[in-house]
Amino acid sequence: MATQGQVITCKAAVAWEPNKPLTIEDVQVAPPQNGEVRIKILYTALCHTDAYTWSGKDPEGLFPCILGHEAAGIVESVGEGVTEVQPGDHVIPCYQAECGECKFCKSGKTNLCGKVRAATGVGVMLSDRKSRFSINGKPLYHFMGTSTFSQYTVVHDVSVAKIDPKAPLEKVCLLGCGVPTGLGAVWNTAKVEPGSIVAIFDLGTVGLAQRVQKLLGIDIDSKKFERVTEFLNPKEHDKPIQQVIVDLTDGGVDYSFECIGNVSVMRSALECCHKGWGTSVIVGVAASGEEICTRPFQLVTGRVWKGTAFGGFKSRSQVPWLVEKYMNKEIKVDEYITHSLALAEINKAFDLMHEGGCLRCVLAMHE
Ligand SMILES: NC(=O)C1=CN([C@@H]2O[C@H](COP(=O)(O)OP(=O)(O)OC[C@H]3O[C@@H](n4cnc5c(N)ncnc54)[C@H](O)[C@@H]3O)[C@@H](O)[C@H]2O)C=CC1
Ligand SMILES: N[C@@H](CCC(=O)N[C@@H](CSC=O)C(=O)NCC(=O)O)C(=O)O
Ligand SMILES: [Zn+2]
Ligand SMILES: [Zn+2]
Repeated sequence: MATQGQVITCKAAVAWEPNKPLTIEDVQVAPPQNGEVRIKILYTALCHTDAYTWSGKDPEGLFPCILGHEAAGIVESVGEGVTEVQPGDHVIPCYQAECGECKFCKSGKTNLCGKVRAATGVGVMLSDRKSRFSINGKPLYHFMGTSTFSQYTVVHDVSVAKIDPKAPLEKVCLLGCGVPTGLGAVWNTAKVEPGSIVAIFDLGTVGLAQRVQKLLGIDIDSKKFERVTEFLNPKEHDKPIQQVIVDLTDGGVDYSFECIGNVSVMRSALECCHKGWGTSVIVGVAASGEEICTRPFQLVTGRVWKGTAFGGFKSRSQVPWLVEKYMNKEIKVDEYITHSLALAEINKAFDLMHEGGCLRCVLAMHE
């Protein structure tokens, strides 16, 4: 049955309140309006940022909402004025938009895009500042402009990357967030040179995706250690972990990455960098009210503190390129998928994320 122009009723996992188990509901998904695309989501993974917003610590978190932002699917229909995708196209929704026209996109200095960010930050669509999701007339907020924990979602056209239809959607869904963030933090943000000594604070998906030659992995979950050759568990040392690393590496590392969202670990990550040139990149998302601190002397003596969003990748232009790299076996994705479940098991998937041993859990949305 043709669904174009019709409201679609489908299953979605709804977050009604912070920390309350998600419930699978029948939700109504309105047709896409001007400049919007409705996508049938086939696979979505869970990222720690979903858990972060669900926890209530995200200052932009709004409830009730439909979380999810690491997914792949097929365009079901498009709104007026949409020219770059059409029904049937295989796509990855991108929480970091790319319009090509705003001052951010034109600057050439950043992958951040300003076109729809104000609307996505408050859970609505740009054209009428309303949600396309509802349950019996009660609106549900969108999340990160993607809301992929729904069998159908509506996104802005500037937030859709069209990909090779031969790519396995159950795998390349990870290219919607975690893997590009890790790779891009190394390639684009830090620009790590071959031979550099690198400390990665945590061996989750974003951390592990940072494939570099000389890697020192730091995590409190020892189940993750089998994935790297050199590792440290801060719980097994009396000295501050930055001191342990400085002692081990003849003065500190060339680069470090914090992929946890813990401001005290962010400080350790900066302070384990080598005097004169060490660069630390913040990837992890810290809760509302948290602030970073260090002695300014750390920066005066040449250490550099930076951050990255989506690894600095321009989403619509570079996600298709990352998919090609995956298809050519130039980047790894499959290795990060440790669990596969159905949408109905989403709360179990979040439990797995928190239990340790889990990297990415991919949910099949229509099983
Ligand atoms: N900046 C960006 O664009 C993005 C940021 N993120 C953020 O990156 C972080 C990581 O995300 P995921 O890889 O999905 O998380 P994950 O849940 O897969 O991994 C987190 C890891 O941190 C470890 N950990 C927790 N506390 C620790 C501590 N005190 N010391 C050492 N290790 C510790 C855990 O054992 C786990 O291995 C999150 O904060 C997430 O919100 C995720 C994607 C994009
Ligand atoms: N609403 C959050 C913002 C969290 C954040 O920094 N998000 C990252 C992506 S995390 C993906 O898993 C990001 O891209 N930030 C740039 C942006 O424009 O949001 C908060 O306020 O803490
Ligand atoms: Zn994410
Ligand atoms: Zn833009």
